[in-house]
Amino acid sequence: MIEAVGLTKRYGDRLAVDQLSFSVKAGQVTGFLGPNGAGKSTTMRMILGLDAPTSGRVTVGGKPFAQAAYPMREVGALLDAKAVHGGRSAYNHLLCLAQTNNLPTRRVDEVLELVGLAAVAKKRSKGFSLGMGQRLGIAAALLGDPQVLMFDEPVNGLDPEGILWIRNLMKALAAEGRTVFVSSHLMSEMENTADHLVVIGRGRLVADCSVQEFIDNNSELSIRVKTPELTKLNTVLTDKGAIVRADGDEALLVTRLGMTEIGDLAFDNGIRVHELSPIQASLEQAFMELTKDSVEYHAAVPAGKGA
Ligand SMILES: Nc1ncnc2c1ncn2[C@@H]1O[C@H](COP(=O)(O)OP(=O)(O)OP(=O)(O)O)[C@@H](O)[C@H]1O
Repeated sequence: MIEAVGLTKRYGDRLAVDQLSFSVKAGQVTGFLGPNGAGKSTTMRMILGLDAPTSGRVTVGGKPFAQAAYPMREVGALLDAKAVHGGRSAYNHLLCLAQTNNLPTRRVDEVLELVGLAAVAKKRSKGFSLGMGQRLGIAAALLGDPQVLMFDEPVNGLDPEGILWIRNLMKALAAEGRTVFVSSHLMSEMENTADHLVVIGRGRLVADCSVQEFIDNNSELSIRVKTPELTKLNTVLTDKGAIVRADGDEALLVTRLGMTEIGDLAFDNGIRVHELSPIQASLEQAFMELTKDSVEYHAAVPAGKGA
């Protein structure tokens, strides 16, 4: 288990992480979400003792990770998959890590097999594709058979097959009872992988809940109504307090009124309805809504495309 209490990191006048408190439990995948620059990598580096907090503390299994007697047996981390000596083969890279960390040599073959790199184990990692590099980084993280695993943006730049592989691996590791903490700036990725979410924006905690709670709390249900009498229905629904938006030329998107009420109101007013369907806002939309005030860099809207 990872536990952060009042964790804070200041770089000069920039507050990268601001009073962050959360815990990451074993046996589930916890997604660590935030827009670019939210403070995810900084937090992960503090968990690993690579950066010292300005204030607050973070422990892994009850103690600061810097005090771990056998670090690779306790936490496996993939922070930067490119941090590999390109001239070495995958096998030698892992062997070197195993030997310097007192890990049995047989683990090298085991993890190479596990990540699907056994066939290219003797090739120099310099020629590896991005996906192979990620797999090698993950092999290194798994080398010490640790109970806690941390992955910083592991699917960045991967193809769909690579993404699926990492997703299934993380789930399998959590199912074995391990603590799996994975950062991403893409909610759509976490939606399919994580059980629990820790969401931050500008270094601050924005949400700490299960994926389902996040959906329930943040995505508003709207109803799509298709009708040939748009204007009439719009007036009727707005009079009853609904928020109504046009959805193309034939339909309305309605919030604040349920499907039954909308159907009944249309019937009572003699308005023909051709479709009535619930639309759940995607988790991505909910995440963007929640963190919109905390995005560090907003892209400029091209002239003429603004609201
Ligand atoms: N070594 C540093 N010196 C100064 N500022 C830093 C340093 N490292 C990070 N920052 C700043 O701290 C903030 C948080 O950065 P961090 O890399 O932790 O965010 P992130 O959520 O991981 O972002 P991304 O998704 O872009 O990787 C940013 O404003 C960043 O510019």
